[in-house]
Amino acid sequence: MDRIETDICIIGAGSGGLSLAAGAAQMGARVVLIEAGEMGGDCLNFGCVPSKSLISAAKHAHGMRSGAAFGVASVEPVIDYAAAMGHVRGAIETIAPHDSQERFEGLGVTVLRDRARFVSESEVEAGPHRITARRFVVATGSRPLVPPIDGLADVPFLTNETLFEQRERPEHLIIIGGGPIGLEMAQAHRRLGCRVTVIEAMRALGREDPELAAIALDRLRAEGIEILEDTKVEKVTGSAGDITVHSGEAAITGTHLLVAAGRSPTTEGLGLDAAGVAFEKTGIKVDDALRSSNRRVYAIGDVAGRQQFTHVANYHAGVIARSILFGLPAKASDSHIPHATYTDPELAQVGLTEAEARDRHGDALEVIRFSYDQNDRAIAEGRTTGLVKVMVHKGRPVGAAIVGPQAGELIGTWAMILANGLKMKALTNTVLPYPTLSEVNKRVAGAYFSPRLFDSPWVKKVVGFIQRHVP
Ligand SMILES: Cc1cc2nc3c(=O)[nH]c(=O)nc-3n(C[C@H](O)[C@H](O)[C@H](O)COP(=O)(O)OP(=O)(O)OC[C@H]3O[C@@H](n4cnc5c(N)ncnc54)[C@H](O)[C@@H]3O)c2cc1C
Ligand SMILES: NC(=O)c1ccc[n+]([C@@H]2O[C@H](COP(=O)([O-])OP(=O)(O)OC[C@H]3O[C@@H](n4cnc5c(N)ncnc54)[C@H](O)[C@@H]3O)[C@@H](O)[C@H]2O)c1
Repeated sequence: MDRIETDICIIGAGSGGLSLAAGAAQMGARVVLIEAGEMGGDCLNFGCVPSKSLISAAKHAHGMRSGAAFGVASVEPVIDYAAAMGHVRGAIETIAPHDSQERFEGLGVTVLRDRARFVSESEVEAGPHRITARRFVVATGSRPLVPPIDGLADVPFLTNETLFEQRERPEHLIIIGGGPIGLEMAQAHRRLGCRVTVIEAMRALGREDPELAAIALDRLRAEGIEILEDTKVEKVTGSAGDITVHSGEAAITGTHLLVAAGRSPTTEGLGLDAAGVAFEKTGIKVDDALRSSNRRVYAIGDVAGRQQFTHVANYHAGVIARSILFGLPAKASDSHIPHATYTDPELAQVGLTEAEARDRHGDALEVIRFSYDQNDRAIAEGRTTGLVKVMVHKGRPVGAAIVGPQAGELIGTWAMILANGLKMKALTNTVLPYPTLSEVNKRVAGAYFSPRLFDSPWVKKVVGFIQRHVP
């Protein structure tokens, strides 16, 4: 067995592992990075990149169907599903060099393409290698959670790991799960000409603000997606091309089945017990510094059992880099982390939801809303379905939520305000180009200050005094 001694040994070359490896190697640490599957992990190969690429293909199809309002005849597009998936593959291949073994070796990282497992509290084995390191970082991500549904194992079903290999367009796609994966893929497939039924055990988009989620769900239903809520799939029967899902008395038959029922952290086969690393169903147990029960071992990204997003995995990498490389204290916080769901309209959120903010601040909370239908750019583009909602406590935003076009881009402003503890004033001080959608954010600040300025007897008195007495 070949022995390697290093400063940092990272297991998993996905979003989190790659960020840390690149940063640490370039700052002079010896880094071993171990990957059992594809470099780039879920985000590049089976997650963000393919899903957003397919959404983009579907947007073109939708645009062709909806030109009439602009004087451009609406036409039913001819869809080549395999070619749409070709675009997906092309996007992955364009980004892949950035995450590749060659690039990381060029940065000085030792990349091992093997499955890793701990054999003791301070050693990892990967293929023919035994690695000892000052610090280990588990960045093994998550896998699709396949619920224990009667009969599911006996029928062919898709997950995010196989969906993007499909080349034949599903006639009728049934999706178990109305979370972000389920609904992003539901809309993409509907727009690409499939019949789509989503079956959700509880509330679709259940983690989003219900007022905003309802606006998105209305649009999805209006596009012809059937979304059944409070409907738990209990049994699946059939065979390829003819699959029936059962819930109580109800039965729905389709040609393909996509399971998008949540994620399961990848802790299996890692030898965590041998390493003395405690874990549970939701992931490796870590403290705020992302350190596990074994002080040599950190966990970041999806496997750390917190929010499961690429930008969170990257953020985690930055937090532990500070402590591993410089010995400085660093804690991961969730309170300023945004997320977005790329349906049309998009949904985005940062900080407290309205319900959480009301719990925390009671009557001292102000909730300010601004609708896209009062934004000139949204009107010019005929994209007026949307709402910004900001929770403000004593002049300081504590949460923001947006549904509407570009919500994922627009939430960035509020993410910056929350991350830096800025006040609403920061927005009124800012001049934005006209006409842009980003003015919706500034208009929220306007809506916050307007009553203070326009309904205040004091302001009226001061202005009146100056007009009468100052030459
Ligand atoms: C369909 C879909 C769409 C998504 N869209 C978005 C989005 O739009 N925006 C967003 O922010 N997030 C999105 N996500 C979530 C995002 O993909 C994950 O949060 C992110 O990839 C997590 O990064 P990670 O580094 O924790 O793990 P991963 O990127 O999953 O990487 C983990 C790596 O570890 C490797 N590995 C596992 N076990 C071992 C082992 N024992 N030895 C060696 N290697 C191992 C795996 O092969 C994998 O490559 C999406 C996810 C899915 C499924
Ligand atoms: N835009 C993005 O950033 C993005 C996109 C996709 C995924 N992701 C990440 O991936 C994670 C996983 O996404 P997801 O959509 O798979 O998970 P999710 O946990 O958000 O949603 C899964 C849904 O499936 C439902 N469900 C479970 N079992 C069921 C059953 N038997 N019958 C009917 N419904 C059932 C659950 O009630 C839940 O609402 C997200 O939470 C997010 O962190 C992010």
